[in-house]
Amino acid sequence: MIDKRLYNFSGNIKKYISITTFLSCVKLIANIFFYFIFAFLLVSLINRDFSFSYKYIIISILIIVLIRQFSTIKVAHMLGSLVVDVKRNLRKLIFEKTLKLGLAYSQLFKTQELIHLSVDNVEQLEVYFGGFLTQFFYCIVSSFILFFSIAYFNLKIAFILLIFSLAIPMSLYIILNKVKKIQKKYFAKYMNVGTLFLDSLQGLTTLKIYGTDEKREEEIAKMSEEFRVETMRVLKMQLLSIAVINWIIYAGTILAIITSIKLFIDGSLGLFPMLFIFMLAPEFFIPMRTLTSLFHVAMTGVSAAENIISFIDSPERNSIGDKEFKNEREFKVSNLSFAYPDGTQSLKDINMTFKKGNLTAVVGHSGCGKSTLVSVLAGELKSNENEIFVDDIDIHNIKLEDKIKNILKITHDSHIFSGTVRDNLSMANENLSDETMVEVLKTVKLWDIFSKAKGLDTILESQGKNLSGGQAQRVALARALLYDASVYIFDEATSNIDIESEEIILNIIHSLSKEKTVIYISHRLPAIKNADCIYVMDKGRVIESGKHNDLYAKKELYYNMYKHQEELESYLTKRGETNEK
Ligand SMILES: Nc1ncnc2c1ncn2[C@@H]1O[C@H](COP(=O)(O)OP(=O)(O)OP(=O)(O)O)[C@@H](O)[C@H]1O
Repeated sequence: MIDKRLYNFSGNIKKYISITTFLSCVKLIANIFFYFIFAFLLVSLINRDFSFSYKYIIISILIIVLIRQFSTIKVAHMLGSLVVDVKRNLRKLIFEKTLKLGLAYSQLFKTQELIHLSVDNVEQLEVYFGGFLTQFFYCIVSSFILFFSIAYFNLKIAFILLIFSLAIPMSLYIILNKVKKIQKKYFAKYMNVGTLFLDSLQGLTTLKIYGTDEKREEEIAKMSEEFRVETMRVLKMQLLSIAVINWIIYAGTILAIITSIKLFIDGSLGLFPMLFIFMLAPEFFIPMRTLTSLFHVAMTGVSAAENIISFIDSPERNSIGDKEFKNEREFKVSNLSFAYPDGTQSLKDINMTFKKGNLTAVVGHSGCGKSTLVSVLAGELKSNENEIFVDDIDIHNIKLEDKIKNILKITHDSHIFSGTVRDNLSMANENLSDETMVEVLKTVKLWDIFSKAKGLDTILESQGKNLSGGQAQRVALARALLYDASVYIFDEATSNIDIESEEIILNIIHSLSKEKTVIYISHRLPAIKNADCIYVMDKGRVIESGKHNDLYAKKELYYNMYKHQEELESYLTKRGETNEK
């Protein structure tokens, strides 16, 4: 019931638990005194003996009320602080872990999973820490306090109450495994329905276009139904255990009261102790009952915490080296192989050298492994030791922040954030002057457009929705140029854009390659004709390499691909001309 890992989520948890347990016990002792006074007053009333001091009774009751009030407020305050502390620590741990996973995080976990972990799952721990945990310790201590308070008058009744109250956690323990299994299923269904719903929402337009929205609706309805069934199962289990526990409580209280009456009739128990036991017997079960009512919600929290713990424990793929990323000569891969977790061997014994001051292109048919290669080079997918080198230093020995700073991947859908042009560019370097930004915007031929709007204060919508594809791509390029990385990897960076933008981008890439290491992945071979070196990939291997003229003259795969594309492009041009006529 108490997971040790959970216990470590707050640095001050021991302090919080000790103080709240202590204060709750103070409140309980105040209650016991109150019952004591009340029983005393009842006995006096029955005996018509009014010789006691009203003044002391009123003062005692006032003190008891004040103590109760103070303890209640203080406990609520402490638990509130504990919950805030735990949530903050957990979210910090998740955030730090995401950073440690580096660029690989997106390959390992879906964004929805991370949002779910850091928002819902963390929230679900509130009851565990804000109620269950402290109640658990309070239950143990309070049972002893109440046991001794009653044992002082009658040991037998005290034992009856203790045994019945201990039967409650024991019955909870017996159903614990079943509860855990049910909770696990419940969470799995919750995740499934959540993920499917979000995915459908994001792709709603596509679903509508293809007329598959109704089918998707049915799938969501089916999953929601499965989730409902699991939720009902959880609730059924909760109700069942609450019913069982209530029976234990009734049985214990009734047995204790009957025994007290019997002992009173026998003359072995006085009127005062009997009344006092009557009042205290239900109190015996209150902490356990509260614990039970928190049990199921708390166990939901424990299942949520298991997800968080397994995320925090997930293996980190970035080694933490201490060497600098210099790249004065070359960035290279040596006998690089890569297989996806499902066993697909996407890269086999790749050897490539990307020289500084050179433009190196990688081409090949769809599915030959180009994107996988890019992801491995950018650190998003795991590489083994002695496979990637920067000036002969194994990349695993280089500092993580240096790797991130120096290898920049630019894709055809690089993200444009909602905000001004300045916001988007200053992401690359926060110390940039306006002049530098304008200069780069001129290089990518965007300044003419933005200067007619609000210049650097022109508002861009998320994903560059108020720009053309080519313009959005040029904003991404401007940001990349300002970032000043050492290795630039352009992965199909000119896909789906107009010829004008493609030409501008290609020219910039060529000038960039004079001083940086530039790797250019493209399916359009004419675009890489002037590259210093071209690697041709097929089925995960490098099968040809060299300059355009040499590869063309060899008349192998590169030649065939080039010819094929030339024919296709001239056909499309001719068709366009015919259509215009
Ligand atoms: N996440 C993945 N899990 C399993 N196999 C994958 C995964 N991603 C890609 N593959 C497989 O790896 C191989 C190489 O894929 P990759 O995306 O690298 O090719 P590509 O050359 O970039 O293709 P394209 O030009 O169409 O983008 C393919 O057989 C593909 O099916």
